[in-house]
Amino acid sequence: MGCQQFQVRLLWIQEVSAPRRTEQTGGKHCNMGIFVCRNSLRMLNVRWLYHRCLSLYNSNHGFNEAKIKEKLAQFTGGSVDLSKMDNGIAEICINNPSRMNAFTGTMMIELEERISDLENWKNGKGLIVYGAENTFCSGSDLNAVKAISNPQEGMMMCMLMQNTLTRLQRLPLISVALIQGKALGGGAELCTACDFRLMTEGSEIRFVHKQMGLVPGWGGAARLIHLIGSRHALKLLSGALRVHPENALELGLADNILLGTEDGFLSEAENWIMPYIKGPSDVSRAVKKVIISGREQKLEDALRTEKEIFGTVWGGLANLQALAKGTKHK
Ligand SMILES: CC[C@@H](C(=O)O)C(=O)SCCNC(=O)CCNC(=O)[C@H](O)C(C)(C)COP(=O)(O)OP(=O)(O)OC[C@H]1O[C@@H](n2cnc3c(N)ncnc32)[C@H](O)[C@@H]1OP(=O)(O)O
Repeated sequence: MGCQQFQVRLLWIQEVSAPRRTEQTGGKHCNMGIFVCRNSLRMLNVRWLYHRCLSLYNSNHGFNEAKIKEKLAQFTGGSVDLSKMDNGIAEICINNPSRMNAFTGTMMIELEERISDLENWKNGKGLIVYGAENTFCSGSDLNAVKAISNPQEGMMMCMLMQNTLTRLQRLPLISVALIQGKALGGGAELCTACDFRLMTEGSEIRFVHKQMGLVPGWGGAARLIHLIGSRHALKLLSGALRVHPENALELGLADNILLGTEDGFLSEAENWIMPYIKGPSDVSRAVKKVIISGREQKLEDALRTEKEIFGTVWGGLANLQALAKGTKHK
């Protein structure tokens, strides 16, 4: 079939690891050409999912990543710090405490770089996102917001952050937002891009956008609806309501309230995530991938993706060891 180059669409570049090979560090082994014609896509057993180099937004959508990063680089301050541990858990710290961990322009750039790093961390199983000095994040740095308040640059920033938070959500790591203090505006949107939310007593999630004459722009509205349903999402957005831990639990927005231990909340969050990331990284990552595809694809496509992911672990080391041990699930 003659193929014309059509618009590059989002497609699943299946990570192909040689049969039964343990996780490789380094680059992906893609088994799929990037440019295929739309017609042949229907023929191919292709899974439409986001791949790192084919973002949600690209030049076809008028998105010029280099240009918006150049503009955002003018707004400095703070940092987004990543640490990766031997137990497969990474931690991202939104670190700008003098401004309640608001995202400066350089921090938006750094967040994208940290997500890229995690996309290539083959041993990764879990991720905890938290804010420095006992508060989560108060959204965009208002100084930066004022400077890019023109529609063109605002939309570019929006597309950059949507790309980044979508990639965060699609990491094959189980992610937790550890919410202490305030998660406001873009900070509330950031926490919805994680799989789970743990809140400390007295903390608050609040979509303040309407009070700013805005609506969420980093994807927080779409994700919130998936998390708590459109009725509750509409209340939180239209009322800019404060969501405290107990209410968040009731809504299904939060998964647990942390009471604090002498080791601190970060250690408590690590203990919380541990049972979900137990075992080999390839199996843990395969579990997250089947959830992503089930959440984002039509049923038939999700079933086919599940089959493909099943094929990467069936007869794998962990599977054979469990069979040899005669694992019982008491
Ligand atoms: C898509 C959404 C996205 C966007 O549109 O780009 C946004 O997120 S817009 C921003 C949304 N966030 C806010 O509007 C939060 C504004 N801040 C506050 O409401 C309050 O600061 C607070 C977070 C509730 C904390 O209040 P409080 O405990 O009283 O502390 P201060 O107000 O004194 O704050 C300390 C210090 O931090 C500065 N700060 C706080 N938030 C931001 C921010 N988002 N951008 C820049 N600076 C921020 C605040 O100005 C104080 O600094 P100083 O005045 O220099 O001490």
